[in-house]
Amino acid sequence: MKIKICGLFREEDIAYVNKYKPDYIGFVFAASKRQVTKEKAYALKQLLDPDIQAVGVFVNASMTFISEIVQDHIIDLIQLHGQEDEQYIKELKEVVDVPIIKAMRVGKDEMKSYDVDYYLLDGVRPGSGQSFDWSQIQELEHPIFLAGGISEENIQEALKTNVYALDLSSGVEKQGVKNEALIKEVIRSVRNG
Ligand SMILES: O=C(O)c1ccccc1NCC(=O)[C@H](O)[C@H](O)COP(=O)(O)O
Repeated sequence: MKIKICGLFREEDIAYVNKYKPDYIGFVFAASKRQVTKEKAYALKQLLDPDIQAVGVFVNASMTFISEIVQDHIIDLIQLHGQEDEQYIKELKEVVDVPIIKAMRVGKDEMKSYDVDYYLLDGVRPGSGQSFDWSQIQELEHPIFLAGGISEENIQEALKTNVYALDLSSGVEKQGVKNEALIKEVIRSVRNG
């Protein structure tokens, strides 16, 4: 199973992931305590191990903004975490050529089919550390990132869901910032299966 560590915004965060090597990291460009500017993300991307894929997290962002970030090679995948619909996705695919992850809040969003590469199933408050009932995970037509409240405490249960990837943010933070020991531990758990 793959692992994504989301919401990096400090140079230390990049040093931690370069050391323990998750498959993906996330830069949040939406309003959030973890929000990064394009300039900050560019600087952090220069420090990131090129084997780690960078995902840009957007909420109802302008396509011009997203495509500038893709063109500047700041991100390798786009994560749409708002109310982007089929038409938005169709138009976005005309201006960018990187994989797209469509996030859906389980219990809040309609579970629709989208012409994307991956789905991300999240709790109702993204980035809050709040989980949903994982027994509701269904087989979908695209690989699934599972997000929302995953931490070292429930990662063994999360591994049993057999999704494509686990996505963690709050669960690897202490006092609002990423914690090296927690990142090391969850990546070890995923690598050991
Ligand atoms: O992380 C945020 O602050 C955020 C804000 C707005 C939209 C999406 C956001 N995060 C997206 C993610 O992929 C999170 O990693 C995911 O929701 C899991 O978060 P957590 O429950 O804290 O592990």
